[in-house]
Order: sequence, then structure tokens, then C-alpha cells
Amino acid sequence: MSAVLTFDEVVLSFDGVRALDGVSFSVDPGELFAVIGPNGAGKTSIFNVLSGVYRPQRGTVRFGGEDLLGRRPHQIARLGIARTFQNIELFSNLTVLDNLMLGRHHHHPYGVLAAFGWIGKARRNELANRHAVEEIVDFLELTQWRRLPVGLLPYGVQKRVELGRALAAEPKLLLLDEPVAGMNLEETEDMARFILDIRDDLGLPMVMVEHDMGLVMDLADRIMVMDFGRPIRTGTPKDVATDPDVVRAYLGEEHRVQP
Ligand SMILES: Nc1ncnc2c1ncn2[C@@H]1O[C@H](COP(=O)(O)OP(=O)(O)OP(=O)(O)O)[C@@H](O)[C@H]1O
Repeated sequence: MSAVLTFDEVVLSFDGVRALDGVSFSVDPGELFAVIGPNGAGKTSIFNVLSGVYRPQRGTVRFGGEDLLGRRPHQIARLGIARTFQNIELFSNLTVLDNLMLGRHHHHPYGVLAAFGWIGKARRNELANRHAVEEIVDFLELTQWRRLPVGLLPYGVQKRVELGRALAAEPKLLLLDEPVAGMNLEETEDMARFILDIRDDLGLPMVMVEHDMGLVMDLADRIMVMDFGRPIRTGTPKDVATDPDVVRAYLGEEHRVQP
């Protein structure tokens, strides 16, 4: 089974601070791979390298046979990597449907040309996009809110719309940045169910950064535990939860998670 994504000995420094100090991991097809670690461990830096925001000084990052380093964020998005954000990044005055349509912007190849006689093709394209968006609305159970401005919706639903916006791009890899941050228990359970559906029904590989240990232990296929810019253990939730280094460095005896 060849990996979808490979990080190999990635080093990223800022003025002497090693945000990533030789990070290697790979994500398999259909895998839900979680990255955990205390504040400042380097989790966000991994996402920023992956989405083309930071360029590491050393190492390689490959996605589906392509070298990602040196590519701009929009080029990486076009290769098929989509992400959700810790803070919701949606247009709050626009409806759920319109926000999801915006998630498909790179599926609008005829946008400007429509004015010059490509109207038939542009219209077919528009209909295909609408259809794809309606399928996401169904999949994420957003039907009752689809015509409402996102800003009026409960927080947990807004986070779900953000997930939908990322799915609308039809990615080959999804990056989830703290998908349940700030959610109550019910919202967290809903989000967990949708993340599992994305893995099990769509077969989409995901990398998830999350502080909610219960969620990570329940959902992830494998977990990489980071500390001071380095992975200290990568393995199944059971491997990680019982690893003495992990317990010492991160979980702490009082937070010990039962596998
Ligand atoms: N743009 C930057 N300039 C300078 N230092 C940075 C920058 N981005 C990250 N760092 C440093 O790199 C280290 C890793 O930061 P990073 O944000 O990746 O950690 P994190 O694990 O995501 O933390 P958190 O859980 O708080 O989000 C930290 O010491 C941080 O201060």
C-alpha cells in the first residue's frame, strides 16, 4: 500500500527556534491520522508546511507522487489538499449553499468565458456544481439550514458547513485543524460521526490536529505524538496511550487515557 502523503526529515526553523526538528511520517490511503502534542509542539507548523504557507529548510514532503515543497497554497489546493481552520473561515452573510459553491471555485473553468459565448457549457458546469453541493448538504445533514446565512447558525453547524466547504473541493486529502474546538458534547459527537462517515463512506484520508484526547483516541487509526518539534511516538491509539514516554512527556499521569 503506497502512502498518500509522506513527510521525510522535515526541519523548519524560525530565528533559531526549531518548530519542526526532523519530522517524518506517512499517511496511508483512507487513513485517519491524528497529530497531538502540547502547545508549541509543532502541530500547526505541519499544517502550514502542508498547505504551502511555510517552506521548511530541510526535508521532503510528497503527496500522490508530487513534491509539495516550493508550491504556493493555491497550487497545493489544486493538487487536492483541502483544510478546515481552527477559527471558522466562512462568509457569514452568505447562505450555506453559497458558501459551499465557493468551495468549488476551481470547478468553474468557464467563469469568465461565459460572457463570450460559452454560456451553454458554463450553465452545465453550474448545474453540476449545484448538484455536487446538494449532495454534500445531504451527507452532512445540513438540509434545514441550506438557504440561511451562515452567520445565523449555531456554532457547531457553522463548523460543519466549514467541513462541507472543504469537501466541496473534492479533495484527495483533508486536513482538519481542531475540528471540535469550542464545541459542546452534542456538537462534538455529531462532528465525530461525520468525520467517521468521511473516512468510511468516502474513503478520504485525513490528517487531524486536535486537543480533545477522547476524540482522538476514539477516531484515529494512528496518532503521532509531538513534543518540542519532534515526534516521540507514532502508532495506534492503544500503542500511544500506553507508551511511557508519551505519558511522561504529554499526557501526564492525571490525564492518562485508557486505550
Ligand atoms: N511564524 C512563526 N514565527 C516564529 N515562530 C513560530 C512561527 N510559527 C511557529 N513558531 C514557533 O514554532 C513552534 C511550534 O509552533 P506551532 O504553532 O507549530 O505549535 P502547535 O503545536 O501548533 O501549538 P498550539 O497547540 O499552541 O497551536 C513554537 O515554538 C512557535 O512559537
